[in-house]
Amino acid sequence: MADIDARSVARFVEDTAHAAMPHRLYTLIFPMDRPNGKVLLGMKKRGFGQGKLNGFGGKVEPSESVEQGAIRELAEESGLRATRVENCGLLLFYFEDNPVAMEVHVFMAHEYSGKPAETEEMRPEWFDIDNMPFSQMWADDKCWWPLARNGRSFVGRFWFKADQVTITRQALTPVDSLDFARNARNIS
Ligand SMILES: CNc1ncnc2c1ncn2[C@@H]1O[C@H](COP(=O)(O)OP(=O)(O)OP(=O)(O)O)[C@@H](O)[C@H]1O
Repeated sequence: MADIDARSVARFVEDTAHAAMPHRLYTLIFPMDRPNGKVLLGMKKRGFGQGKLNGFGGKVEPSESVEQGAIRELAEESGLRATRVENCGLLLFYFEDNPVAMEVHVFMAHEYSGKPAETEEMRPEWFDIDNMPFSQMWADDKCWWPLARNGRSFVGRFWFKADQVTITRQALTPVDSLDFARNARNIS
């Protein structure tokens, strides 16, 4: 399975047992409009998380860094071309029925060009950063969004039931730096 990564950075923040799990790398990126207090979310129209509002993102390709992957997914799913992005978080998700951990690298896009456009995968819409539609988002989002919104970096770990709704355990820590995560990359 080429897209399961041996160079996951999760081992920096996990205990030995979890670090031994295979990890699949993902990105999640939020275009920010700080002057107007807005963030662009997308209604996921298909696939994993269908029917939920979320940032943009997806699987990291073997040939790219996580930052390149975030920029590519944003362009593919929203039409925006990001020119300044910031890595703001690392999220690890463990689902009780899945032996593969999800390692999600979270970014904010501070500068970008183009206008948001609906794509086959996402319907973009601006939301108030202080009035997020958490009831329509993944259950973990309301836990870490306040840190992201305030410009804090974070590492979060969430254990989900197979229903993809219930969180049975969580650990969320603000961190000074995510430099250790910069070189995360899939191997081909
Ligand atoms: C469990 N709690 C969660 N909380 C917040 N965000 C979550 C999430 N779980 C997954 N996500 C995000 O959902 C996208 C899935 O990506 P996904 O559609 O599977 O990837 P990709 O676009 O490559 O799909 P295709 O293979 O082309 O269909 C990706 O941004 C990933 O970070």
